[in-house]
Amino acid sequence: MVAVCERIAVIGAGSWGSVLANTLVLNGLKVRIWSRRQEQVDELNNLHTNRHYLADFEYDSRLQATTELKKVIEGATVILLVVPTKAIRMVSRQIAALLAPNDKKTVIAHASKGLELGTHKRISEIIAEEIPEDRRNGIVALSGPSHAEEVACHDLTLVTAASENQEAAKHIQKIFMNEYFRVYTNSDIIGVELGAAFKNIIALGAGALHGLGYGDDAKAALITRGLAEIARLGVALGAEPLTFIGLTGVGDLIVTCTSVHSRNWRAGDQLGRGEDLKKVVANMGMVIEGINTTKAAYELAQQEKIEMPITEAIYDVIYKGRKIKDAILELMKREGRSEEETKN
Ligand SMILES: NC(=O)C1=CN([C@@H]2O[C@H](COP(=O)(O)OP(=O)(O)OC[C@H]3O[C@@H](n4cnc5c(N)ncnc54)[C@H](OP(=O)(O)O)[C@@H]3O)[C@@H](O)[C@H]2O)C=CC1
Ligand SMILES: O=C(CO)COP(=O)(O)O
Repeated sequence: MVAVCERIAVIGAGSWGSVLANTLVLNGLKVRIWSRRQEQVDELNNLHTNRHYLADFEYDSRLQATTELKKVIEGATVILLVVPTKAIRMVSRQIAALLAPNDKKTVIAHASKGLELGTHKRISEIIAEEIPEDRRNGIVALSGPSHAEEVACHDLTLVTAASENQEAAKHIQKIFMNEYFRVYTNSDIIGVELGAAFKNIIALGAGALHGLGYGDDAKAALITRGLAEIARLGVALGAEPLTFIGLTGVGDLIVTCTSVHSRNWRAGDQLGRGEDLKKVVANMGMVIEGINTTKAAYELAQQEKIEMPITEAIYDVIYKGRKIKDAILELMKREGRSEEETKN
C-alpha cells in the first residue's frame, strides 16, 4: 500500500505531467505540480482545468500547482520530471541546487521521451549528470503506450518503470498502480528510453503515409521495418533486444503510429497533406519530440554505422526539405534484401 503521507513532486504541467499528477492524487498521494506560468497555476488551482493541454478535462481539486520549484520538491519522496527533452537538463540543474547533499531519500523519475540534441544523451543520462548521486535514490524512466487523453478518462493503460535500481522502479510501480493504470518494472533502462525516443520518428512517418492516402498495408510495413531499425540501433547502443518487443518498444510504436492522439502522428499527417513544417509546429502548441529525435538518431546511426533507411528518409524530409513521395519511392526502390538480415 502507498503511504498516504507520501508527497510527490511533478515537474511540468503539460498534457502528460498534469494527467500523471492527477492519477497520483486519485491514488491517495499528496501531489504538487510545477508550472513555469502563473496563469496556468491559477487555472489549475482555481478552476481545476488546463484548457490549453486538455480542453475538456477537470482535475481533482486536491492537486496543488505552483511556480515555486522549491515548494514543489520540499519533502518529496519522488520527483517526476515531465517536460520536453530539451528542457530536462536545465530543470534537473535547478532541482539539484535545491536538494540537500548526502540526502538520498528522493527517487528521481521521468516520463519524457527523447534524446538530447548535440550530446545524443538519454534522459536518465542527463539527469545523472545534473543531479549528483548523493542527492537521489535512483533514476527511473516511466514509459510505454500511454496518451494523456486516455489515461485522463481512466481508459486501460499499461506502462513500464525502468531503472538500474529495482527498488526505485518498484516504488514508482507501487505509487502509480491502480485498476486502470498497470505498471511493470524493467532493469533495461537503455532499451526502454531508446524505444520511447525512436518510436516518435516512425510515428511521423506513419502520419505522413496517412496524410498521403496510403493504407493499412503501408502502415503495418512501416511499423515492422521501423521496429527492425530501432532495435538495430538500440542494441548497438547497449539495449537488450527483447525490450523492443515489450510495452516500451513495439507497444509504444503501435500506439504512436495509429492513434489520433499522437502529436507526432498528427504532425506527420499534416506534412503528408502538404503543410509546411514550421506551420505544423506552430499550430500544434505542444511538443513534437520526433523532430529533434530524428536528428539525434540520424547522427547516432552515422556514428555507429547502422543502416536506418526509414530514419534517413524522414531526416531528409524534415531537415533537407525532400519531398515525401520521393523519399518513399527511394525506400521502395532499394535493392532486394533478405528479411533474415539482422545487421543491415
Ligand atoms: N502527452 C502524452 O500523452 C505523453 C507525453 N509523453 C512525453 O512527456 C513529455 C512532455 O510531454 P507533454 O506533457 O505531452 O508536453 P506538452 O507540450 O503537453 O507540455 C510541455 C510542458 O512542459 C513545459 N515546458 C516546455 N518547455 C519548457 C522549458 N524550457 N522549461 C520548463 N518547462 C517547459 C510546458 O510549459 P508551458 O505551458 O509554459 O509552455 C508544459 O507544461 C514529452 O517528452 C512527451 O514525449 C510521454 C507519454 C505520453
Ligand atoms: O508517447 C506517447 C504515447 O505513448 C505520446 O506520443 P506523442 O508525443 O506523439 O503524442
